[in-house]
Amino acid sequence: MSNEQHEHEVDLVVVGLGPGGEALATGAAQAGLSVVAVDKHLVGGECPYYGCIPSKMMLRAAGTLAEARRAGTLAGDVDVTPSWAPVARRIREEATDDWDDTVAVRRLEDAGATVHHGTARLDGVRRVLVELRDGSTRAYTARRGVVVNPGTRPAAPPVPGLEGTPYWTNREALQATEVPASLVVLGGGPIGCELAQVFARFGSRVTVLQHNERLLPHDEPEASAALERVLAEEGVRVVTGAETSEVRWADGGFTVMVGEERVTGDRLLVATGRTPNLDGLGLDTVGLDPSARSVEVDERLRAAEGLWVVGDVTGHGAYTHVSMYQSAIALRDVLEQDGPSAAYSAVPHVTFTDPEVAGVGMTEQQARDAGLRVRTGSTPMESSSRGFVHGPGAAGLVKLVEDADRGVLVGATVVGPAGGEVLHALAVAVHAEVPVDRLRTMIWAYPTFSRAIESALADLGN
Ligand SMILES: Cc1cc2nc3c(=O)[nH]c(=O)nc-3n(C[C@H](O)[C@H](O)[C@H](O)COP(=O)(O)OP(=O)(O)OC[C@H]3O[C@@H](n4cnc5c(N)ncnc54)[C@H](O)[C@@H]3O)c2cc1C
Ligand SMILES: NC(=O)c1ccc[n+]([C@@H]2O[C@H](COP(=O)([O-])OP(=O)(O)OC[C@H]3O[C@@H](n4cnc5c(N)ncnc54)[C@H](O)[C@@H]3O)[C@@H](O)[C@H]2O)c1
Repeated sequence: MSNEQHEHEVDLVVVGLGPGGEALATGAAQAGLSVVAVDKHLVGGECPYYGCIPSKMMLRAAGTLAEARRAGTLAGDVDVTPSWAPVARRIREEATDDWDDTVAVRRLEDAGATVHHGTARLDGVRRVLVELRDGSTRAYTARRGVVVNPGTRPAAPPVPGLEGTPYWTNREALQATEVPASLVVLGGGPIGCELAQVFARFGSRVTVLQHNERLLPHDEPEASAALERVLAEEGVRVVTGAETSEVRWADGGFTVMVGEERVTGDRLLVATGRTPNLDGLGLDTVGLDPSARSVEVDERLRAAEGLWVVGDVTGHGAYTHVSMYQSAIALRDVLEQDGPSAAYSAVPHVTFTDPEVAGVGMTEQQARDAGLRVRTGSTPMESSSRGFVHGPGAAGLVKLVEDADRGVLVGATVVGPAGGEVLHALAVAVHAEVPVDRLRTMIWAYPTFSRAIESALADLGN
């Protein structure tokens, strides 16, 4: 008997259980739908096991070391002897259960869903084939439809010699049980910057090779420059505009050729972007292009008849909060409930380096490219009262982007201690289109980092 004769009919199939897929499957099951939820690896996706949570645990530990090292200036002598063991232990035991999703599976089952570990692919409208780990295949027909949340995987750049070497991606880096004596980081995006700072603060000699002319190129140039200065002060070597021509792996070490220079490291972390997990998903069977970089979705996350798509592959920001936001909207649509549709004018993001680099809405360049009449205002964080009090570690800035015709902020950047927290006042302003004149009448508590926003508002248009 062919395995594909195991035909089942349910209300909803959720393929890929990243943060959005897991939340949606849970909500749909709790609402009484019969739900089959499928993930080929771990329920919860990249964020809890190889992304946000373990990387933020590393950054928390690295930040503690940095603060201890600042004691010399602020509070007397502290001897700092970094140890990676508590970091690796916290990640293994507290964050990931040793990369075991039993608890997450049980939580989803308790909500009422049927959970499969297996690889799923679309097989026409409202049809899914699931290849289970035991090799058998189940065919599902989903009366309401199918939700797809497949996420991304690390992309490897086509650098000669790289393939086949034991380089790290975020997955290996976040499972590291020791700190390499030296590390080359290929890529100066959020992953490269966060992990470069972590390993450097734990004693690794780190070189970041960034292809772009600056770190974090999606952020304001002033933010990139501020972060680059801090990393340099901490001993991280940052090479921007780096053209890597070859990677060699020999005698337990890497050599990366950048022009005529040989950059060496015990480990090589490749953090040069992501590849969407859209291949092999059967998108062609529902009339969609499987080779596209992202799946186009409407404001209710519909991609085709009986198909919703959420998360990184929609191209609206590869962040957990976007996946969760979309998931709530798609769930309402699945349940045929009304509610606000998706809008992306105030998507916040935070790179959790120290200083944190946080942004919302448009950068100045994006606003200009959109044809807006732009006014900007900015202020250095270290010249705010709180920055002055804070002393070492206060480097940063606030930058505002105003649509001068409408008198509202369309974008903002905060770089500084707790920059991601400070950003949220500005995220409210961008989201709710609070008039700049009204923001100027606010009282900002003294001496908070947020109060630097008042100075940036005063600078608008000057
Ligand atoms: C190192 C790192 C740090 C990060 N830090 C942050 C941060 O601080 N804040 C933040 O907001 N974001 C962060 N991100 C991004 C964040 O992890 C993702 O945006 C988030 O996981 C949402 O992704 P997603 O919902 O698209 O799916 P994912 O989390 O990628 O999950 C997709 C799931 O689908 C499964 N799957 C794929 N194809 C199939 C298939 N055919 N059949 C069955 N299952 C399938 C996969 O196994 C996976 O479990 C970080 C990412 C990385 C790598
Ligand atoms: N704190 C956060 O929210 C957070 C943290 C980590 C990751 N993420 C998400 O994960 C996504 C992936 O992160 P990422 O840093 O891998 O990707 P990214 O695409 O943002 O950055 C990759 C960088 O690598 C550079 N690059 C590309 N090819 C290169 C090469 N051959 N040599 C050297 N540099 C090269 C690019 O110039 C780019 O700036 C991010 O876009 C972000 O959405 C978020």
